[in-house]
Amino acid sequence: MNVLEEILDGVRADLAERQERVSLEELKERAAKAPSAKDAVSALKGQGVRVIAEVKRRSPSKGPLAEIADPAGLAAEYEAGGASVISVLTERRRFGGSLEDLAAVRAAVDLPILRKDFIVSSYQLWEARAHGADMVLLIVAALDQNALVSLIDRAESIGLTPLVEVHDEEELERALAAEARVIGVNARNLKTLEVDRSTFARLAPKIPSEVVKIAESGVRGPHDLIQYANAGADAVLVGESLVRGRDPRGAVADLVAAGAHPALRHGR
Ligand SMILES: O=P(O)(O)OC[C@@H](O)[C@@H](O)c1c[nH]c2ccccc12
Repeated sequence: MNVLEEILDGVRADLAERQERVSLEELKERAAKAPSAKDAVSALKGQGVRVIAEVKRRSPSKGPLAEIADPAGLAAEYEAGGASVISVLTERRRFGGSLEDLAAVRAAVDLPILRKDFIVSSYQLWEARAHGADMVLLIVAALDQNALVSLIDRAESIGLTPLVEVHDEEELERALAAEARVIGVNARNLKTLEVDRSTFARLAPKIPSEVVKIAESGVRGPHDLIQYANAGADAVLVGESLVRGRDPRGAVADLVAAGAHPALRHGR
């Protein structure tokens, strides 16, 4: 079993428990009362490279990253630093996240929020909306094509913007065939956990210009953001380097400032 398959086994077991506790009807009622979904696409595309800042406690590749006793406070720092979207990892076993984290962050910020998890069922889309998410991650490597297409459709029908994650050419073709409007290129291969920062530059030219392009993982600071910007990224998704530093607001502000520099856009 590769790492992704191991993670998915745990995700399915946790999901089955939640499905026993909370009915789909209940989730739908809660979703109807949630603030209506925000437009994540317009938050991510425009002048300058946008920053998606992630609330991430630990990861299978790095182990514990940061305790994050107050995820809402961290998200508020990210917002004050100029982030465009907040990503909240809700996977419990490997990443130490929860839906409670998502709800707490929703109550603390006005920005669009991405539920970052391993989504395999439309139940999880309703959970995302019920806890205030505006966007959901859909990982191509975790889904067969039918499931990918139906989860994209279902997400959109309940107001969620799907961020469709790929890490090679074959997955990109599947994302495009499924008509993804927002595509994330993960530098980390979820089957081996290896990071290759050149993946984005290799795949980006194959993505149509109207699709929002997000470079995910491995951003250590402004230098990496500039590399991704020059390769055509509309936004970068950053976790580890923000949660590990002492000044998350300042770290986001430095990234946003680097991404706003017009010289960057030269030659695109
Ligand atoms: O911590 P990093 O290297 O800055 O990466 C953030 C984000 O890209 C990463 O958490 C991520 C990208 N795709 C995922 C899918 C599942 C879990 C996590 C991820």
